Amino acid sequence: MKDSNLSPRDSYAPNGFTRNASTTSAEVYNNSCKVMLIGDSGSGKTCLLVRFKDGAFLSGTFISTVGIDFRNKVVDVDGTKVKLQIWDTAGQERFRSVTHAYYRDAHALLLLYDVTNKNSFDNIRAWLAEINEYAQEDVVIMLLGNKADMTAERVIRKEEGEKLAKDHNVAFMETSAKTGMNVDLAFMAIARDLKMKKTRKPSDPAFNVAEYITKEQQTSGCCGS
Ligand SMILES: Nc1nc2c(ncn2[C@@H]2O[C@H](COP(=O)(O)OP(=O)(O)OP(=O)(O)O)[C@@H](O)[C@H]2O)c(=O)[nH]1
Repeated sequence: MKDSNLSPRDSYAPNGFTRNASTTSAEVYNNSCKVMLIGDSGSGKTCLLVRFKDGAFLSGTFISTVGIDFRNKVVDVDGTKVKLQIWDTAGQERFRSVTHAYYRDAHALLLLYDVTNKNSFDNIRAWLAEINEYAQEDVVIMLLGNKADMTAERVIRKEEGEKLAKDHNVAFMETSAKTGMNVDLAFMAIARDLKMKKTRKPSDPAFNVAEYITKEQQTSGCCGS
């Protein structure tokens, strides 16, 4: 947790570590899944979550997340309600052992780097190694090059992000928590993936997140950097 302006979350422990994230009986959704935001400190994980959840941008002084925090959002995928339980992790090294424990039951991992920070991009390989070690084999991984609005400060080209994602066979998009570019698309692709996994008949082709976001971006004519 890091910002006192955030709306109350389901359950939050006083020491800064989240307690059980339980669904009340009134909140029975067809589907629910856990999505984790990971990546270097300062890459924009909290801002991305706040943009998706509240449609706002957290500007001003940067306050690092302590431990781990979560927020829920229910979305509609073609008439099916999907509940995303989104976990915002601390990017700082000293919290790594805490966050590893949460990888295990994650349905999807949104792995962020900051397009204005080369270190955060170079560290993606190490993050992928951690995912390999701690997450489930079939976890959905999406690499996000965040802060794409910062054109003048950019040091990582979009093509570099695309290549890295291709090398590791993961989905890729550039995002901006500031402008909202591709933020909904990233989370909605995860929600759709969950829905497809639950409803897919054996004869149906498998849903592919990477192909879906490429198609959606082409359809909307979105998104240059
Ligand atoms: N211009 C711009 N600034 C951003 C964007 N996303 C985040 N920021 C800024 O980057 C800084 C860090 O953002 P956070 O969301 O707090 O980063 P974090 O990844 O949660 O950091 P930790 O909690 O330390 O892991 C803040 O000052 C934000 O305002 C973005 O898309 N564009």
